[in-house]
Amino acid sequence: MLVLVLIDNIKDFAPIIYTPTVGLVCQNYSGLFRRPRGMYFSAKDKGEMMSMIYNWPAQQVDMIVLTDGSRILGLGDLGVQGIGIPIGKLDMYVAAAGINPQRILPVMLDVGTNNEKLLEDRLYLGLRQPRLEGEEYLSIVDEFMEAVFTRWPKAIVQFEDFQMKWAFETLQRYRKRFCMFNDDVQGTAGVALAGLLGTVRAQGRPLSDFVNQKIVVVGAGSAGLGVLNMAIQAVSRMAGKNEAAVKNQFFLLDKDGLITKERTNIDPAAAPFAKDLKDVEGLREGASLIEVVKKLKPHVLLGLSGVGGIFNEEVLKAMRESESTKPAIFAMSNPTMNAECTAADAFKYAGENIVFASGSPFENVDLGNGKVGHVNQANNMYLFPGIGLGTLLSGARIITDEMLQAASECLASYMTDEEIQKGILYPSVNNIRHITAEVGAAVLRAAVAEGLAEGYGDVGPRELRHMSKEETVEYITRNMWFPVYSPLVHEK
Ligand SMILES: NC(=O)C1=CN([C@@H]2O[C@H](COP(=O)(O)OP(=O)(O)OC[C@H]3O[C@@H](n4cnc5c(N)ncnc54)[C@H](O)[C@@H]3O)[C@@H](O)[C@H]2O)C=CC1
Ligand SMILES: CC(=O)C(=O)O
Ligand SMILES: [Mg+2]
Repeated sequence: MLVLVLIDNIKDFAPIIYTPTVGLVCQNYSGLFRRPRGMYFSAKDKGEMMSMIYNWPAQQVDMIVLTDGSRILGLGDLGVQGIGIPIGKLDMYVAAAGINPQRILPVMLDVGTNNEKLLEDRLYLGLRQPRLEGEEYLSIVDEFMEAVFTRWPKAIVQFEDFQMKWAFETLQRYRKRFCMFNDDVQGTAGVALAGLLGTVRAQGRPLSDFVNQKIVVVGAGSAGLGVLNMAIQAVSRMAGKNEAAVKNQFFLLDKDGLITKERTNIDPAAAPFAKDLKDVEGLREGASLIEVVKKLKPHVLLGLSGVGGIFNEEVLKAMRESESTKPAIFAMSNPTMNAECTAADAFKYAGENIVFASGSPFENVDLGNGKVGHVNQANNMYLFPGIGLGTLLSGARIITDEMLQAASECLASYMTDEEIQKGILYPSVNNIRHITAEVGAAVLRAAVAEGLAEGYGDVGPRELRHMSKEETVEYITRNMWFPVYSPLVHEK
């Protein structure tokens, strides 16, 4: 019965099973623990993972969400307590994508924690040792992946909330071998790109004007770099130029300020986005956020820093000078406390004319005179369920950039011009099953177009190839699991 309540009231329950409450649950998990949910593989289980996987009671597993707990939302290393995130994400898979709850599997890879407070907490449930590093770490993830795909060759593994170095390393290591994706890098990027394209439309400009938007990304981690990569790919396609030639409009900051080529010890993942000082006249290496905003007057300020409140009054007021007729503020960090600003502050200081989006939900803002400042939730929940479901029902063995791009484009085109004019960039969470069906169909059709769709169950690749767009959406919807409960009292 619970699942039906969840599906029917997803807008009310998403903030509980998902961000922000799931963050609080993870922070207090060891103290709240009653019973295990999902599977835990510890560094001590090395050599045993295959038999452990074969001992999981379900015959078939379709969707796995895997974490090592090293970067849980914006809350840092929560070790084994991060299991709340795979559980919450999979609850969303059941509610939004209709994945059968008996075929989901939340997984924690417990390779230790570097969180001193947890190591000293007598209730802490995980391994009391520093995190494994290097080859030792990778050998654990390798063993897990081999075991999963040996037993369930058609499963999909979503990597979630891994610290940046492992997010990128594992994505490169596995994406051509296994059916997997990294939600923070790839799911977030697709949702952000759809929102960025929406802000172009909100200014009453054609989509092709995306190539002229000045976009400042604050946070050079797995999510921020994922967004930049995908946005640059999109601009490169639109402008018909190579990626190196279209980076000028993007500016990247991390905890040490504006990233330029003058930076010493630059992270290799951020290096491709470092600015030449001659291209940012008047700015210096490490320029602060306020300096950057005042100088550049960007169209978009997008935060994926994990730092609550860094879009402060001064920064938001500086956005009033934006070159855009409708400046966009995306405070995408989670949970609510870690959002770069609140919705109320954004409308108060940056002006009523802005487009606003946040990673965790805020109420719409009453601007007086009957006017409403619309709050969008720019969260990867709009895409990951459809990416997982579309891939599953296509039978593809890998998840390609083209499939992810199709997901993002589908979300971007979901909204009408009328909605976009009102500053509404994403659909209501209440429509999440419908959105997921559309996104899933887009992903499936992209897999078909690439010749990767091997079919699912009785539906072979030929049938998938011959489905129209509408038939694909119908096929996806038909395959969504839905709870049907036997009545406890039979009517006479
Ligand atoms: N809305 C959504 O769908 C998603 C939101 N997120 C959120 O994004 C945040 C970051 O996630 P990751 O990129 O994976 O983390 P990360 O730890 O890989 O990266 C954080 C980045 O922020 C930078 N940073 C820290 N303090 C800063 C400051 N004061 N000014 C500017 N930059 C600063 C760091 O230098 C680093 O580059 C988290 O809060 C997470 O919850 C992540 C994925 C999806
Ligand atoms: C939404 C999400 O995946 C994150 O904040 O990490
Ligand atoms: Mg995440």
